[in-house]
Amino acid sequence: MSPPQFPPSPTRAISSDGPFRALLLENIHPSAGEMLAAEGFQVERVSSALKPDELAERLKGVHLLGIRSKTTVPLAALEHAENLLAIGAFCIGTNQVDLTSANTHGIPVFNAPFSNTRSVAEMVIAEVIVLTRQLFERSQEVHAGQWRKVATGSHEVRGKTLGIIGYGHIGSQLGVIAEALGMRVLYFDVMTKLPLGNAQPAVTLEELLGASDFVTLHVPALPTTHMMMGAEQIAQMKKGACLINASRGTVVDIDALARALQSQHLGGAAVDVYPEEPESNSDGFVTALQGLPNVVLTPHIGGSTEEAQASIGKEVATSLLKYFKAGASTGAVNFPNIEAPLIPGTHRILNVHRNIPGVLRDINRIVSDLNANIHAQVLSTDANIGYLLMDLDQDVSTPVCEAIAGLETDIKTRILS
Ligand SMILES: NC(=O)c1ccc[n+]([C@@H]2O[C@H](COP(=O)([O-])OP(=O)(O)OC[C@H]3O[C@@H](n4cnc5c(N)ncnc54)[C@H](O)[C@@H]3O)[C@@H](O)[C@H]2O)c1
Ligand SMILES: O=C(O)CC[C@@H](O)C(=O)O
Repeated sequence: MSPPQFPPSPTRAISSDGPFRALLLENIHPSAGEMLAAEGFQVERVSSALKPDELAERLKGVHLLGIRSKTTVPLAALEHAENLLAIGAFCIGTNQVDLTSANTHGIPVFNAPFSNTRSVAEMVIAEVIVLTRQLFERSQEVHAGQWRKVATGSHEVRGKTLGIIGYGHIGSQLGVIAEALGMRVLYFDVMTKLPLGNAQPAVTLEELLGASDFVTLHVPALPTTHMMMGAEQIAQMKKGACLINASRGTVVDIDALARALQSQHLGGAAVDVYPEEPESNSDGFVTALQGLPNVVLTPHIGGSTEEAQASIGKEVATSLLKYFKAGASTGAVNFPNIEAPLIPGTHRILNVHRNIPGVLRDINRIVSDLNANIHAQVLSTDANIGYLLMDLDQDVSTPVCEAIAGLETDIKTRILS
């Protein structure tokens, strides 16, 4: 593993004078822009994702960045984003961001862990029924003027087994709805999870694959989930079973899935996510699954409902504003989580520093040398960084902030006045 990349030090304190700028990509719901604008942000909205080079260019002078799943945020985009305070991923997945580099550059990443959970679960339930009743085939035939009234290969879902891989927020919500339809629910997770309703844990992935009529994936994109459904795992599924993937495109070997559908080992599939996805709605798209029978292909819309998007917009904008206005990092996925009430009559200094011995001593020496009184001091650390929140008398806060920003260990410092 390569060593963490820190920005060059010492840095300068980020100005507490506006104007503050927010860049919102990928058609983030207007509710987010409205909330940021109401707090004085100049909000720039872009309907598509940006490529890393263009992102790096557009991030200059930007304080808050909002993305969804299509914008990759690599180290190169963060290196020159000197004013960038935080990133909001207006979705659940955060694998598109180089979380370690964001951490070492003092940039917390916030997401919306539950706002589209229900939308994904409802879509998957719909797909289970659509696949087992071959509704797309029948519909296409009638659209084409054919009347093929058949029952062969068409089944009720009642009494069938739904195998859920990844029994987290989405997987467990899905299990509850599936049981209401009379399905038997089996799940496999690497963590021990509380089974909801009558759901049963499978001891191994193989056990789940061999026992399920429908297998649905709800795991994050991780090195350990990369291609976890390859040719071998697909072969372990029951003949005629259906595979559903609304998690991440890296989790299923699409070519192996296409082969299993062509050979009729699998009876159908529904796929919402792909190893490579277009950056905007105007781009074309090609996958080996196109044209195969009983295959539902959707353009990564599992979480795309008006309810979910409005809720995500508000949730992530709220997190970004709480971080901007009070330094609250609760919920950040890559950052020490701290939060403390603002103390009237004081100024708050927020400092991110390299987590090496002696930093707090150096900071407290600066405070002591300037004869400042500390009203509150909260520190939390992780392997790479320390995140310090400190409330001081107003008359000394600016020189303290500037002196801290000048330390060799400083990553990012600002003052809330
Ligand atoms: N299609 C969409 O529009 C859409 C919408 C929302 C989320 N997602 C994707 O769905 C994923 C799951 O969302 P969630 O909110 O349920 O996440 P979650 O973190 O609540 O649940 C994920 C579960 O997967 C389990 N897991 C991790 N590695 C595993 C492995 N190797 N085998 C089995 N289980 C494993 C975890 O222990 C956890 O319980 C997200 O990470 C995101 O990538 C897609
Ligand atoms: O809205 C998106 O782009 C991503 C939705 C989904 O994959 C998520 O991670 O929440």
